[in-house]
Amino acid sequence: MKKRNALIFAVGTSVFAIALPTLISINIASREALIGEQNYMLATARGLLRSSEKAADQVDKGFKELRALQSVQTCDPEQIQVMRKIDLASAYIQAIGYVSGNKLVCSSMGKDSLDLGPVDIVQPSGAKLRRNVEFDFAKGLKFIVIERDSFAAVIQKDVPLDISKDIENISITTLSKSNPETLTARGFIDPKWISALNNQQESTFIDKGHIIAAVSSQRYFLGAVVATPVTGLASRTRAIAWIIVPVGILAGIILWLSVIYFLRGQLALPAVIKTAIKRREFFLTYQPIVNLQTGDWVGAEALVRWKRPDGKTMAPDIFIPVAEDSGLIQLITEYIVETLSREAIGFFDEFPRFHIGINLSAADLHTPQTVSLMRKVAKATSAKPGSLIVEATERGFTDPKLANGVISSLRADGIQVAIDDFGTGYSSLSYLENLELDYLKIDKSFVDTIGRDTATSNVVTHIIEIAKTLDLMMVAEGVETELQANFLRNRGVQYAQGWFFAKPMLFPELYSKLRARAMRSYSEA
Ligand SMILES: Nc1nc2c(ncn2[C@@H]2O[C@@H]3COP(=O)(O)O[C@H]4[C@@H](O)[C@H](n5cnc6c(=O)[nH]c(N)nc65)O[C@@H]4COP(=O)(O)O[C@H]3[C@H]2O)c(=O)[nH]1
Repeated sequence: MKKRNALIFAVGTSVFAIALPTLISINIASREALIGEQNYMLATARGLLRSSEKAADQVDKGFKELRALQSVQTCDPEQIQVMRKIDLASAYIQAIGYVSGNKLVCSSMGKDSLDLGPVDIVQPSGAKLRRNVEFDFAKGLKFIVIERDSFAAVIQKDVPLDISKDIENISITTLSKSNPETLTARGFIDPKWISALNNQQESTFIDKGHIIAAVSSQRYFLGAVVATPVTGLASRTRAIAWIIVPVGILAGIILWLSVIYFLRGQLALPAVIKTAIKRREFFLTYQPIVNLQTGDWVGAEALVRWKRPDGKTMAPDIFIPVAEDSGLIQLITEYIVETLSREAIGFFDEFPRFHIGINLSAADLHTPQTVSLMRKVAKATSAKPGSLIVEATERGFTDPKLANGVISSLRADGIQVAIDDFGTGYSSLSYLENLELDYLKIDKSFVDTIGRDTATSNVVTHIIEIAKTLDLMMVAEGVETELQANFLRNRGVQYAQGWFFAKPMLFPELYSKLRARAMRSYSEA
């Protein structure tokens, strides 16, 4: 990575790394606050409904006890005595008595007749409700009267709301679901919110700047709705943000420091590569290439390896691009060619039909120095025509004029040319037609799709067709299974390399294995 790009990248990622987690954490904080507020409202509504259901339970129980007194005359002392007991035992019932028309004829308060006024709501269960009854003996207070089978219970309107009397800033209501009318209420409640209970047992939503929770009873025709202004959310968000935002910022800083650490490594890498060249930390491995028809080893690809002084190895996929970007790749190519010249002195005299492939980068293809370098290695290894192959990726041909000059000279010297990682760049048929090539290497990423049902499974077949059209020999890379090998062989691919056949190995191992194979075929002949 170039220094300027790295700096732009560092500044960009720093801003991004701090801002993004901060924004995300603010977003999380406000979402958490909303969820928290909705849960709180729901809990309040449930509590309110529970208290209304308790009142309804006590009324039901009282009515049952009165109905059970069948032998007793209406309003006789024994019945009034039972009414008093029910009244005393209940925290919700203010009075319970006998009704005739709109009058409470007698009750737990005695034999005085009390006027109840007309019925407001008749529930499907048969219960009749009066919502705002006033009595002379309790001026200023309003009561709900529940009537069933000629008995009536009087409940003070605010009693079910008591559970939430300490909660500020919340509007609450209990209601009759059968005919959505408010039974008890405190604060602002939009009657439309009550209809949210239509079919659901519970619901939370936001409307008119309020967070609303509505719950419905399973046992009675009762419901409860509570609402609070959304403005209360800001303080809850702030409280959560105090916890979450610092965590987000910390995560951002850690991310940012990791990016800086990575970049420092990247920026320092060219200097380390230079030192590694001087200290001769690079070495070569050779991966055999097999003839798919005969199984013979026909060649090998030289692959560079870097063993760091700490014993760790670094993959070429990491340091080769850095060497290319920092102008060090030619030093590495030189190093590789020298290593091969040293390791394989006179090699092709012994194995004249074998070939060795060397990877070249774009910069190598753009300088005539590469030609003299290759002549040196050809001489040292006693190369015959076709013994050495240079492998270049599509990026190597971005300046075709320069590259073609070097390629023509190499081919004139009997060195063949392979296009590597074919299909991963921007190659087009017309561009390939204008290059002097001998081999096309099918990239591992396409070989991997063989036998799999992926979007790119057909690409390998198209690449094979292109190679045949251009009359190029093919080498499939990264063959790992028999299925892949059979597929490629059946479609006319001549050569392959991959772990299915052999992994990259050091030169002495390659040499001894080649000798053993030669001996075997000599003795079989
Ligand atoms: N998973 C798997 N991998 C397999 C299999 N068969 C071969 N490979 C790996 O596939 C890569 C093939 O090399 P490449 O396509 O030329 O790709 C090479 C080449 O582009 C570059 N490179 C390696 N050595 C040199 C070099 O000396 N000079 C230059 N300029 N580039 C090199 O680095 C790339 C990566 O090289 P490596 O890490 O050695 O990785 C090698 C090889 O070890 C297999 O069956 N399974």
